[in-house]
Amino acid sequence: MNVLKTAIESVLIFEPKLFGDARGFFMESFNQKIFDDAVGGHTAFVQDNHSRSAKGVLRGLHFQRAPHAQGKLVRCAAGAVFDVSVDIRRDSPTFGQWVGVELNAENQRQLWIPAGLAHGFLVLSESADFLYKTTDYYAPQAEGAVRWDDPDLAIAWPNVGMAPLLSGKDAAAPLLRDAVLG
Ligand SMILES: Cc1cn([C@H]2C[C@H](O)[C@@H](COP(=O)(O)OP(=O)(O)O[C@H]3O[C@@H](C)C(=O)[C@@H](O)[C@H]3O)O2)c(=O)[nH]c1=O
Repeated sequence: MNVLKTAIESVLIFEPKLFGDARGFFMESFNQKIFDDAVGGHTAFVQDNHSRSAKGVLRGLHFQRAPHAQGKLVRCAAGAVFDVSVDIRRDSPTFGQWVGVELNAENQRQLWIPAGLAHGFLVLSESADFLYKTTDYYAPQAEGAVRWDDPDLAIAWPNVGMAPLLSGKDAAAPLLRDAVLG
């Protein structure tokens, strides 16, 4: 497993080792010891999620407020997505900065998004199966969202030749300054 740092401290890219042979490939998609060593301490996950989306779907930018904030280890098992993490921690030196990385079935890359950051992704392939582990349970009463196209964030979403397909919740999401500072 190769671990890469990003522009936001504590947001990490994991590149699992794929063992290919005539049958296909094998990889360890999660190893608790390797993960804990990489993030610097034991991290327990309590929920696994799986969503499937069509091309052009954009889910995000989502977060759960404390004390229900979720760390997320995300990957794209089939297809390809542009995955984004945004630092919305008001006291962070990288507040308002974002990291974007393509996760896909070929590279099987994963992104670690610590609790307190917002997360979203745009589907690049005809369909994408998105799997992730979370460090706390789903708490709808604590859910927050930030607009995908917040001009203060200026996230460089790839052009997939269509307007993003958003849920009603995401289409109505506030700007970061209203979501977090307001
Ligand atoms: C996230 C989630 C949703 N649900 C339900 C609520 C709803 O009826 C249905 C769809 O929920 P949503 O529209 O919120 O799903 P989605 O838009 O995929 O939400 C996810 O987006 C990505 C970007 C994230 O970062 C995740 O944390 C999560 O917020 O699934 C659960 O039961 N458990 C969960 O953990």
